[in-house]
Amino acid sequence: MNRPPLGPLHVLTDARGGPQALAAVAAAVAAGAPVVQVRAKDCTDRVLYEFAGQVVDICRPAGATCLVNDRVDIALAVGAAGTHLGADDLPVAAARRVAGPGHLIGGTARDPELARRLVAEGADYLGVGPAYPTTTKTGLPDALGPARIGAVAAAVAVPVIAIGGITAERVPELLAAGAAGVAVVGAVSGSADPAAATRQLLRALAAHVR
Ligand SMILES: Cc1ncc(COP(=O)(O)OP(=O)(O)O)c(N)n1
Ligand SMILES: Cc1nc(C(=O)O)sc1CCOP(=O)(O)O
Ligand SMILES: [Mg+2]
Repeated sequence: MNRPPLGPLHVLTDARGGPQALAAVAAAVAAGAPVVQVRAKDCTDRVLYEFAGQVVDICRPAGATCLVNDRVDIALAVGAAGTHLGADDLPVAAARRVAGPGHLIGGTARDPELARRLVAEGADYLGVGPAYPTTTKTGLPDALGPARIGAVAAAVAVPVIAIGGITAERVPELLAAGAAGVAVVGAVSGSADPAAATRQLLRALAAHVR
């Protein structure tokens, strides 16, 4: 089974979607972002479907991997490579049954026990956070910090992607703790210069490859 590649930098879209979010994605992909996750909230299925299709169209020619947050149906409908699922979304095992073996599936885990369970269900990678305090999403537990991210990474054989409050300066300690990569919203999608922000994160990741 050949699943698409999973790079070390996941750029998540501004959850409001729209042309500005797309422009940031285009800049990030042009700057070399290997993975884009479509994360749009509070919109209709039709709007999400159209937005996700536009992100796939940006990613495909550049060879970037496109994932869709929350919705395996939308991911399959637009030909995205995978889906990221959290505690309120379709369970990983159910999404795997729907999407089949070639679809990348990520799950959100915050501790080693859940991490092992999600991998047993069929997750290809785990998003683990919040690594640090973040203002992008409310209702999250306290920040885990690099050590607790590392404990999750040590418990599983799949890549762990740290998320939450991540900047280029924080990349070294996360990789040193065992993360395989990072996922960001604000650092790229909220940046005045998403291309420069992407390059800075990629440099930090390349300098600290384990
Ligand atoms: C890489 C990555 N990790 C974690 C998340 C969070 O997903 P989820 O728990 O489903 O929360 P929402 O993103 O839906 O608010 C993620 N999206 N990506
Ligand atoms: C969407 C999301 N999920 C998180 C989790 O810990 O599960 S933290 C987060 C927000 C990440 O945004 P930023 O890079 O701007 O901090
Ligand atoms: Mg979700």
